[in-house]
Amino acid sequence: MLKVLISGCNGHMGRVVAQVCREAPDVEITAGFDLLGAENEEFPVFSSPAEFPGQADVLIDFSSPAALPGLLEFGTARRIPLVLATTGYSEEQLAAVDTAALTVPIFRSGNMSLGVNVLTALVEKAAAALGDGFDVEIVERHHNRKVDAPSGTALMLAQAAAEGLPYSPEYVYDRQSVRRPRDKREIGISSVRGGNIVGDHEVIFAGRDEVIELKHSAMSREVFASGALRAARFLSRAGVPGLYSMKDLVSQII
Ligand SMILES: NC(=O)C1=CN([C@@H]2O[C@H](COP(=O)(O)OP(=O)(O)OC[C@H]3O[C@@H](n4cnc5c(N)ncnc54)[C@H](OP(=O)(O)O)[C@@H]3O)[C@@H](O)[C@H]2O)C=CC1
Ligand SMILES: O=C(O)C1=N[C@H](C(=O)O)C[C@H](O)C1
Repeated sequence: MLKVLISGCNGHMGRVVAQVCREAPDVEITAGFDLLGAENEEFPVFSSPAEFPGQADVLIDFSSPAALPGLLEFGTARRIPLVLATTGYSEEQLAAVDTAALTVPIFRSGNMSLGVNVLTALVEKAAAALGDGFDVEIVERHHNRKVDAPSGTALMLAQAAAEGLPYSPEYVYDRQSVRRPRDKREIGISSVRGGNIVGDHEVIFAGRDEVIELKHSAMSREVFASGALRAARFLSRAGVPGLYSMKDLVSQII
């Protein structure tokens, strides 16, 4: 049995992760963490990882960047691998994740769905094939509760395009403040927030007289939760410290 801890277990994603774990015959939920720790009929919920007295095989986190220091301390001290799916980390927090990954296996991705990770590979290929003849723009759409912008996925897609392009691009988030024609070396990133949109990402390659659009739409949160559980199984098998991403997982699947 894979013994899983769920961080952010009372949230929208945490609840779907618990459901996906419940349906998996090889998985057992050991405990949950959330700001409001509470007894839950199925597993104990602690208000911080430090309060958890037991052991587990892996932790899956969909919560908030504010939870990161406690999770890294917990993972490194107890040698529990971490699947970090939360988005909106600062540069300093990303550096702290890199450091912790020297001690414990960590899997981090701004999007745990298989589809977006295939899209990421396609974007890199398209950018390399189209070169500097096409302008790259990214549009992401999410529900009205989302705190961070741009989305973690939009940043992943921008990075994938940058890896394919023959130049080092500058990301432009706010065209209102840019009073000049579009520079060739820009990647524009636009965010839309509304209703209960689960998550849409569109990468537009606009050239002279032709436009290519690559798009992914998530229809439910299950795609992220299932991907996170797949990452958790991968991490528990990996055994050695390191920073892993969907690239490592997708390369095993496709
Ligand atoms: N990588 C991926 O594939 C995906 C990533 N995400 C990311 O996951 C995160 C959570 O999303 P979502 O479930 O929609 O958000 P929710 O707000 O619904 O859930 C977050 C949960 O985490 C709790 N929480 C907040 N701060 C802390 C903390 N410091 N310690 C422990 N728990 C905390 C919240 O408690 P309270 O409500 O009391 O504040 C809440 O229960 C976001 O960063 C989102 O971008 C989402 C979907 C897919
Ligand atoms: O907050 C969300 O909901 C989502 N966040 C992730 C992101 O920031 O890209 C992934 C997904 O699109 C849903």
